[in-house]
Amino acid sequence: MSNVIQPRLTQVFRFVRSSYADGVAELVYAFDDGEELIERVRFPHAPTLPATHVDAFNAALRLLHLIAGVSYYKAGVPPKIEVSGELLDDSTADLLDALYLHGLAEFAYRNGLDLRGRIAFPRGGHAKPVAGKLGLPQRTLVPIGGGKDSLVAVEAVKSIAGEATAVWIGNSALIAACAERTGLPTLNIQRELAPGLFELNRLGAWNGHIPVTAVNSAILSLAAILYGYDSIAFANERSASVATLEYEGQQVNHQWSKGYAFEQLLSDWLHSHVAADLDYCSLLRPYSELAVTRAFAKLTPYFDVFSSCNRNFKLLGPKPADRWCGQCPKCHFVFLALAPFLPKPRLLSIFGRNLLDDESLAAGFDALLEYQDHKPFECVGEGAEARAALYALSQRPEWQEDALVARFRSEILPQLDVAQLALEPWLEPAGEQRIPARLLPALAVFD
Ligand SMILES: CC(=O)N[C@H]1[C@@H](OP(=O)(O)OP(=O)(O)OC[C@H]2O[C@@H](n3ccc(=O)[nH]c3=O)[C@H](O)[C@@H]2O)O[C@H](CO)[C@@H](O)[C@@H]1O[C@H](C)C(=O)N[C@@H](C)C(=O)N[C@@H](CCC(=O)O)C(=O)O
Ligand SMILES: Nc1ncnc2c1ncn2[C@@H]1O[C@H](COP(=O)(O)OP(=O)(O)OP(=O)(O)O)[C@@H](O)[C@H]1O
Repeated sequence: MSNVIQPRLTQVFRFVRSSYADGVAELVYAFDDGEELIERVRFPHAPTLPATHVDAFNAALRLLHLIAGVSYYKAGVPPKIEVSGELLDDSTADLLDALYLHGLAEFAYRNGLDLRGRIAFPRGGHAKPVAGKLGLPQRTLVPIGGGKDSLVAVEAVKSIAGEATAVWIGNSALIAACAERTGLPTLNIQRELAPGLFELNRLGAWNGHIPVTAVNSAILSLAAILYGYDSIAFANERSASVATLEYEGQQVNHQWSKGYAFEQLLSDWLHSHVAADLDYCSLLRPYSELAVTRAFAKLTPYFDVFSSCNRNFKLLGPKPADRWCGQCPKCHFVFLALAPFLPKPRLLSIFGRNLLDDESLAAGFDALLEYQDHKPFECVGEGAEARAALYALSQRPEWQEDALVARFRSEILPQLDVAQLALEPWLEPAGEQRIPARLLPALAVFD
């Protein structure tokens, strides 16, 4: 780097510019007068954009620039944010202030930072006229994450013969195999983080979790306009809206950009700023993790390709030797949440071992139950649904003798109210959702 900076000592984070040409979006950022950080997103076989779609595309590109900046902003968290000398309209600034504050809440908590009052996107700009309809084709982008949730969403859309494409961002071979297995047309978008970020990390930048679903959502909004789709159907369950923990009056949710608050902000913003007929939603929003695992338990053709273990999805460093590392909270939770709905031998063949018969994993399962610990910083269900799943297993002869189930019965269960441990209420849909009318019949897969 020519202008070497100490990221934690910087004063201004700058959104320098964004551009798009020949299928490549360039998103440029800088701290103070430091070197430019350039992220690139590559859209394969990108068609030429009709003139009628250019304004919508530019609005979506601008939002992607603003949202993807979160990876870089977090490296320094300087006191000032500048957007190429511009002022944002209030709804854009509201969306970004909320995303950076709540999406970085885990990052802030774990680094001992308080971002309240620090994040303020420049506001006061005039809003453009509300976007009209573009006449987008009635087809759906279904993002694939390699795990169970998106495969349930795929099968839901297939069940109503909806036209859909399985889309994923990045170069995971595991996700590619899942996408192929869906039998849908596929689309793989590449994303390259600015190499300068890793240099800043070496120089002692702040580091930690970022709201990656928001970044993926913004990339797919751009893709929807570029390739012509009227809907983007994520697979974010109801449980994703529940905070991981509360600290000094602030909710800290590892999965904030998978939650309903973000879904509402983004879907409203896309309707008003990009296209009135572009719907962004989560198809699984009314359902708990347990309702989703019950639906997934019927999808046997995916059992030998899927994995929910996030260690598979690292950009850098080694991947686990097995699809399921067996050590992380995601492996523990998915094992537990599938167990009530699958024959035991089937479950053990997916994971290659019995995680509930391994005493060394007691602390990991305790955290899932919110017993003597808070929920892990991972994409796992609510403590109460983990308790309901383990209670159900503790009543079944084939599971009762396993070390952690037996420990639950003898040590934890006596401290719980059995009336709160039923599995059935978790299988019912509840709460708000924003699923477009034409996709609602797809939810029959949960019946
Ligand atoms: C795969 C994973 O879990 N990564 C998290 C991990 O990063 P690590 O250093 O172990 O490896 P890399 O993922 O290769 O990251 C290298 C560096 O790059 C930074 N970075 C990466 C992606 C990005 O979009 N922006 C970035 O700045 C990263 O900070 C590393 O320095 O630990 C990191 C620190 O806690 C996490 O930031 C990494 O998380 C990734 C962004 C990621 O993709 N995670 C998803 C698996 C994930 O957590 N999904 C959540 C969704 C939450 C949401 O609100 O969207 C979930 O499933 O609950
Ligand atoms: N690389 C990716 N590209 C596109 N979408 C992704 C990617 N990773 C995750 N997603 C999407 O983000 C949402 C949340 O991801 P999440 O990891 O919870 O889902 P999943 O991988 O389908 O299931 P699981 O909870 O079993 O891991 C899902 O809709 C998923 O498809």
